[in-house]
Amino acid sequence: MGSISHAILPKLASHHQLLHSSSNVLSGFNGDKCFSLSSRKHSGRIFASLDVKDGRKNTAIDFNDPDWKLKYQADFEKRFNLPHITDVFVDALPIPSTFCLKMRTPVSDVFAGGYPSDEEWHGYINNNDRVLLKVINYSSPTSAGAECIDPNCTWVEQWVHRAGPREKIYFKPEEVKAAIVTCGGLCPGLNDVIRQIVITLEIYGVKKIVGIPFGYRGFSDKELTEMPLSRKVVQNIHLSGGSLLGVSRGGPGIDEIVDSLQERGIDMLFVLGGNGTHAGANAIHNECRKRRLKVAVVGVPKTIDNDILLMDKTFGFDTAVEEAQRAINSAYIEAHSAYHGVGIVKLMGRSSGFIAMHAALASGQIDVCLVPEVPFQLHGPHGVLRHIKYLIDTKGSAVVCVAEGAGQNLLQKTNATDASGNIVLSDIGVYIQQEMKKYFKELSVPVDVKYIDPTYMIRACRANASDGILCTVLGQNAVHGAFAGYSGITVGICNTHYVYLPIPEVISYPRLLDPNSRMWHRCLTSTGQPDFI
Ligand SMILES: Nc1ncnc2c1ncn2[C@@H]1O[C@H](COP(=O)(O)OP(=O)(O)O)[C@@H](O)[C@H]1O
Ligand SMILES: O=P(O)(O)OC[C@H]1O[C@](O)(COP(=O)(O)O)[C@@H](O)[C@@H]1O
Ligand SMILES: [Mg+2]
Repeated sequence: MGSISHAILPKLASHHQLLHSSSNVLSGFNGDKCFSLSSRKHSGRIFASLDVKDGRKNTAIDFNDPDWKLKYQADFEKRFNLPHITDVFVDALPIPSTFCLKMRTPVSDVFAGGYPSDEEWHGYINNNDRVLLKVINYSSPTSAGAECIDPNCTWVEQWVHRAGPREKIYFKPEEVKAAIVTCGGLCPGLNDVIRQIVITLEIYGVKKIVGIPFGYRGFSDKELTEMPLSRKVVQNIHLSGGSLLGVSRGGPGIDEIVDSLQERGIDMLFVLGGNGTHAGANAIHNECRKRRLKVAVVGVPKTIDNDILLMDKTFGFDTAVEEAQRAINSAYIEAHSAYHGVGIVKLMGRSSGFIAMHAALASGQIDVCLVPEVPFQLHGPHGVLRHIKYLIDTKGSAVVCVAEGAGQNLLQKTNATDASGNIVLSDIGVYIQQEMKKYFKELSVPVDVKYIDPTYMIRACRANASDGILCTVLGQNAVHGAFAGYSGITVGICNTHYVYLPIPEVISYPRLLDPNSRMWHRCLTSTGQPDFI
């Protein structure tokens, strides 16, 4: 095992978006991780320290230590350990699950005493089942998209907990009051997840299920009353977009939310939302522990931006990409039917360009794709506008797709924030449109610029089939996780398998598109765009 050498830093630097580098420190991000890799001499030995900015303390790894990998894995196991009711209620005794795997009956009381299995196979998930988080063995740090822990990029197993129903549960279904809340912006599939949570809770035998209206606000606003939920109420809600319960940004503080949980006698809280919502859910979980409340808080990540760490994708993303196709196709038709036509489509993506990249890849109609993670210039010999001119000259038209968070450095900051504290972005789509018109006017080249902003249309819609399935599995797993006694966790899909993850591990920063990933390179290959710097 080699120690970190300075020769390696430039190699790594060329394969990661570099944020900061000095003679012995390299930091940046590689898609899933913000990292800081440094070398230092101590007592004649060389240490490398990988500071993954994911909420945990700096872990100095001595790569000269023959056991560094085992130590890393032990630390990883600790980080991904799932908080459990028994961490606080050490005497809490589990009961056999009322979730029956082989028989289905609407009269769940039949299984009040547990599933009557006399067979060895039962189909439950064992608490020790694990899913491999990373599946590529990179042979060198210079391999495309390499995510390395040590300088030689050797293989390190990283296992996370498998999701699903457990044989033993920590809540008596007939005593449970469960609540569901949807926070943040809309996302296709919210209703599908609500529906599955309700249906699964009922299968366990839960009778008291309520929806908290309009996000966290519903916990404090006395005008808003909780909505009783049942299979009957949610039966068809997935047929339309939005959230049956309503959403909101901002809202009460954690103390007020937990007071409200206590007053309402809620034992299980299912929280559907993005980074902000999950930060809230984790704080609620911690406050419940502090107050010694036996409450299971389980998140279901919701964001069309797909900016939650470690997961293959979040629900709603697929649908958003599909909806974006309609806008792109319209822009393409307009551009191709006009003399010197240029179509510009602005898509959502606050800090991550996944929607824009995937929409560009799917449509095959995009000439220029601009994302927040890849800096670009509009003007100058290597600027976007010069390339558009080239496209007009050579093929007569062009289509640009831009993520809302792209090129913010080119714009005046608004300094405004929304009710949740998210920065209100300046409008890059309008800016590009204006600059393009000016540019071609100065050149006396006529262009017909059509700007399409389908922002809310890509998320205010019903989930497609693939998201529908994802929502179903995530919703069901959220309930299994709560009954299994976990709290402060969220559900996700990693390498096509469903997992439970501790909330802090997935929200320490927004997941970003890796400009050195194969996917971004595929996008560039497909659009044919050059670097705009
Ligand atoms: N750091 C935080 N701690 C506690 N609650 C938060 C935090 N950030 C956001 N929230 C709350 O979570 C909710 C949703 O946050 P927001 O950022 O709007 O959407 P999202 O969850 O999709 O990121 C809001 O009600 C907001 O007040
Ligand atoms: O106008 P709103 O409702 O604040 O939403 C806009 C934002 O919502 C998003 O879709 C993501 O929102 P969330 O973080 O709530 O999922 C962003 O892409 C966009 O910036
Ligand atoms: Mg957010």
